[in-house]
Amino acid sequence: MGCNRTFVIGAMGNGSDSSIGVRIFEKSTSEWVIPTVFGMRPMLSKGHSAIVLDEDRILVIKGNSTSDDCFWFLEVNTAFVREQRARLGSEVVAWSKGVVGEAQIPVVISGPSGVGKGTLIAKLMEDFPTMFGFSVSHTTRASRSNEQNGVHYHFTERDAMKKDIQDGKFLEFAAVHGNLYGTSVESVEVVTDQGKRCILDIDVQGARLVRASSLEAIFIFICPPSFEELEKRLRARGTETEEQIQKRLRNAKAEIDQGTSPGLFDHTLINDDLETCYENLKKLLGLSDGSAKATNISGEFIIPSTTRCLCNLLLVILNSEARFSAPETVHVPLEHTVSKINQKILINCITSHQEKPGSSMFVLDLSSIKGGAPGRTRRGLNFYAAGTNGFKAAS
Ligand SMILES: Nc1ncnc2c1ncn2[C@@H]1O[C@H](COP(=O)(O)OP(=O)(O)OP(=O)(O)O)[C@@H](O)[C@H]1O
Ligand SMILES: Nc1nc2c(ncn2[C@@H]2O[C@H](COP(=O)(O)O)[C@@H](O)[C@H]2O)c(=O)[nH]1
Repeated sequence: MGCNRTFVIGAMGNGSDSSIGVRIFEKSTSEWVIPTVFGMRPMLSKGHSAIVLDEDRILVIKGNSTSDDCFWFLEVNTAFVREQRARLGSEVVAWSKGVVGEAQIPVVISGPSGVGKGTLIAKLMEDFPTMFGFSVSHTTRASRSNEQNGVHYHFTERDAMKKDIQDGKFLEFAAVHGNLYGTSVESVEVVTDQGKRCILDIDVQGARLVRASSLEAIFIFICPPSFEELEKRLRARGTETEEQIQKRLRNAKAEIDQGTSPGLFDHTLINDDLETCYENLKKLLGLSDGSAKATNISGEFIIPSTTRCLCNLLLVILNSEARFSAPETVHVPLEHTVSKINQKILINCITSHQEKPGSSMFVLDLSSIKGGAPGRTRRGLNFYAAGTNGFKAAS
């Protein structure tokens, strides 16, 4: 970031925009620049604090908000931002939301048309609705009678999709069976922002592009037990014309070849018997023994009894082996102070209750962040309570 630019983050006086705006003051030219903003933007709050992290991003903490909407990162000089700046030839910033909890990396599921990807994903979503979220792709193909826009796909016109691709809104896209399909950055963000594990149902070309991107994911290829069975399923589904079925079967051969070659996929599952394949999929995702992990961490809350003042408490937080709780949802008041020590952000929330003034200390551990640009991996943040401290009345 250097000292040449000042970032101003807040309401921009445009009554119609309820999100937090960004302006850059270029000191060398004494000019204000309005950057292109990538990513979903945080909604305005009554106030916020900001702290610069590693010269490439700014952590914005929204006051008077809960921990599920409190932490936002404004990327100002990450690899993603530099890439987009070079591409557009103008200033770029990118928002990404900090999600508290043990966010798990997205799951990419590929396989030839008709193999049963959608069926397996639907079962997973039905059994674990709070854990998984589906990345809704864009496509130029016509919708089927049972499909809803915005639920199964974002059905779109080819020109509109091409423009969005040019504008950098897609994580990956490919021409599949004669139509365009793609995963927008936003479709992944919508899921990860809910603290859910994102599932992508995309073809092998798309999987290859995601593999090459900075989105860290687990890649699973679903294979049919035989080509004849694949054809049978595709016909039985009854959603394609004969011509389309022939095209999909031709493409299936290449997809199976590529999908089963070493290097691209982490795992291959044969979808012969549906229930067996589903059990194997759950096993891969660590869900088979009933130990489905919740997205939030829970633990013991230990306040060291020796801590008497805030300074002591701070030192204990940073040095002790004590385990702290990860509150499900915490309200961060307007009045709070923020400081940074190494990868830990200390948030001191001040309660100005007349009879019981005091403070609560929370720690946001940034060491778990990976990547961060929109749609790229944003592992869950570790956010835990470190204690409360009543202010003693002056005697
Ligand atoms: N193990 C299985 N045994 C028999 N039929 C199956 C099995 N798995 C899925 N099916 C059926 O096969 C058909 C195709 O499944 P599905 O639509 O889930 O495939 P898909 O891989 O998502 O296809 P596409 O890529 O075209 O969206 C469906 O009618 C589904 O009910
Ligand atoms: N590369 C991408 N492929 C995608 C995406 N969404 C779906 N798909 C794949 O397309 C075929 C056909 O799907 P259908 O719904 O028309 O039967 C299938 O293999 C899907 O996996 C995407 O966003 N990107």
